[in-house]
Amino acid sequence: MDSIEKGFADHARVLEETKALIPVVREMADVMSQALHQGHKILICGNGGSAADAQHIAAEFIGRFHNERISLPAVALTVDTSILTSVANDYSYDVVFSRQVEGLGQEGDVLWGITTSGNSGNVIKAVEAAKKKGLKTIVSSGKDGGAIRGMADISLVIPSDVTARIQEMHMLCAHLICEIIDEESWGNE
Ligand SMILES: O=C(CO)[C@@H](O)[C@H](O)[C@H](O)[C@H](O)COP(=O)(O)O
Ligand SMILES: [Zn+2]
Repeated sequence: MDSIEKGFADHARVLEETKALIPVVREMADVMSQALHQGHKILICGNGGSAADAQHIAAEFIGRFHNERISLPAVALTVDTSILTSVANDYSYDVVFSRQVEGLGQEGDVLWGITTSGNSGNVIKAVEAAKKKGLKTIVSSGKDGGAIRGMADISLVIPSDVTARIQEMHMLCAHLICEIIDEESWGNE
């Protein structure tokens, strides 16, 4: 088997095993849907590929996923280079997301942290800051769940040790969550 065939095979195996987490994906969608219907927003963060995922997901909510509906409030905490560089420079890279949670987060909002290892300090601190401010917390992770395991209200721990395979499942689940929320009635709320 070459590396491409192995990649397909591994992806299929992880996909099959991730099906056991469908109830967790549903719970994530329910929590975010409820928060959005109550006028709250979603803050999303992660590093590297997961930063791209955070931006991708925020775009699905603010723009559109498939259906025509109102814009839903979601912010990727990974996009403002002035905030990221000043906070990292003046404080530490570990607080680039938590500082934004402190400034932007309000009780009832949802913080969605994405970290394949569960060990990224800035995502861990974002969850801690969110809990302190009364936000609901959701974490998408993998491997053994890492240091963030058990911290969030809901955790989606993908059963794989391979960062890329975990990220692929994260985005599949994120798209399905966007689809569930997209299909709800949003009227002119
Ligand atoms: O996209 C990839 C690997 O597929 C990388 O950019 C990866 O996201 C980075 O190494 C991240 O820093 C990993 O952080 P985390 O998922 O462990 O929180
Ligand atoms: Zn990647």
